[in-house]
Amino acid sequence: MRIAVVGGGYVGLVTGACFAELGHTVDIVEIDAGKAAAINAGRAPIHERGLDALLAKHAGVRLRAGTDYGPVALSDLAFICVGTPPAADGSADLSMVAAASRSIGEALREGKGAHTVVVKSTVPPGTTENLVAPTVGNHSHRADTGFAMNPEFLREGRAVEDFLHPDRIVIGSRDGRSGDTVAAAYTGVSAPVVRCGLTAAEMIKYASNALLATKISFANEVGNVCKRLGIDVYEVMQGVGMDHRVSPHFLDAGAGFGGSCFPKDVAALVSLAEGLGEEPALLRSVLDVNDRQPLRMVRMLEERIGDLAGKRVAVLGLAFKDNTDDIREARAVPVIAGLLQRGAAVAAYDPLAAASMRRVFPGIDYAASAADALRGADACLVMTEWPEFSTLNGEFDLMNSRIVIEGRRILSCDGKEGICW
Ligand SMILES: NC(=O)c1ccc[n+]([C@@H]2O[C@H](COP(=O)([O-])OP(=O)(O)OC[C@H]3O[C@@H](n4cnc5c(N)ncnc54)[C@H](O)[C@@H]3O)[C@@H](O)[C@H]2O)c1
Ligand SMILES: O=c1ccn([C@@H]2O[C@H](COP(=O)(O)OP(=O)(O)O[C@H]3O[C@H](CO)[C@@H](O)[C@H](O)[C@H]3O)[C@@H](O)[C@H]2O)c(=O)[nH]1
Repeated sequence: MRIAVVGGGYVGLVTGACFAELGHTVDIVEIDAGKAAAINAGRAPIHERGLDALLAKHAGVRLRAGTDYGPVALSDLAFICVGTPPAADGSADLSMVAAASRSIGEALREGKGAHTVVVKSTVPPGTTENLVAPTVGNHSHRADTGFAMNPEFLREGRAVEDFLHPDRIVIGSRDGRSGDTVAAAYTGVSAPVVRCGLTAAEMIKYASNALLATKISFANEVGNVCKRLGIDVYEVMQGVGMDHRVSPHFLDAGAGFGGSCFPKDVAALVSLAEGLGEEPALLRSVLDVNDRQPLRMVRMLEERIGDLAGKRVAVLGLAFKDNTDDIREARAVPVIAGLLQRGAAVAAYDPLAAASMRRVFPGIDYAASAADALRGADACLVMTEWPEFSTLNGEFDLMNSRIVIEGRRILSCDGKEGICW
């Protein structure tokens, strides 16, 4: 098949590279010429395990990138993978989806044969039907284009693996042919396929993220109570998660959820519900709990060592999770801001994300290793579940005092004077 992917960011690039791996000819259309050039040169603009190998194999062979929408006219399927960031009121900003739809429509004027436009971006229910389809149609002047909605469930840091081995593939369509064409593109991926309408597919994505975020905030709220009672919430959630109706995943308490998806998508669902006259009390609380969680760590530290002014605090982990250099909504951001506000000196370390965080906090110390960050520190906060932190032990002896607050349960060292959920 010939596939066009519009937007070559986390989702678009992984989608394009994986479809090339499945044997398709893929053109990525990306407005950022620098990103397109990097992709063509086989250099991934993002850090994602397995992606470099796929680019080395397919870039310039079955995978090409450019700024021109021309390849859309030659494609069987065009996947929209542009961003849907939060607007000021929390709703999803669909301006990039609208712009991509206009450009796809214009490109399809030249197209021959059947085309299917597939929305992969996370969009509120109704967007494919009410925004994408009419915009494409108005600009293509064609009535024979099919539309589908195929939400993406990949996790950053494990994106290639998740794309090629998903739990399920959701395909929403309003005509059978479009859905069948999307399903055919996934030939070679072994996963159950859920076929449904366009709006249901859009809602499946929001509901999935909202439920996962709810599990985390639930674990955090229970964890906060457990802490007061001296109970280990990880032991509790292990017992809870053994019930197959619950599942053991996404019950890790700590600093809360970050990233480009959970905070934005829960906020968008809240905004959608409010717009429909509903009271999304549960979802609002999911965000509330999450906003408070990182600052609890700063307060715990104050309770433990008193005034933070002039104290040196090591922050281990800046990325929003392990195996990524992405710091969008990273829990380290409010924590570092809180520490600086209280006059602390911050020594930060992350295996991949220091360069990104330097743009947010240019004035703090960035250490070359965890040991360097810990040397001479009065306390340490662990903000990211990087596996390399799990083997730290003697490094904590470099601190003035071994006071460690774990925002992620990752350390395995003995005798730390640790505080964790
Ligand atoms: N990042 C994730 O883990 C993830 C997972 C599942 C779903 N999603 C959803 O997928 C969508 C994309 O997310 P992302 O993280 O890949 O975003 P991103 O910002 O990394 O990538 C979007 C890309 O689209 C490009 N772009 C914007 N407008 C364009 C246009 N008109 N034509 C061509 N290119 C254009 C941008 O330059 C950028 O490179 C969002 O809706 C997001 O919610 C993201
Ligand atoms: O038990 C847990 C699990 C995760 N987290 C945190 O939650 C955030 C998100 O983690 P994760 O879901 O692994 O990363 P994302 O890459 O943001 O992936 C989520 O968001 C994507 C974008 O929509 C979806 O495609 C994925 O299915 C969904 O897991 C991170 O800050 C984690 O530290 C916890 O605090 N506790």
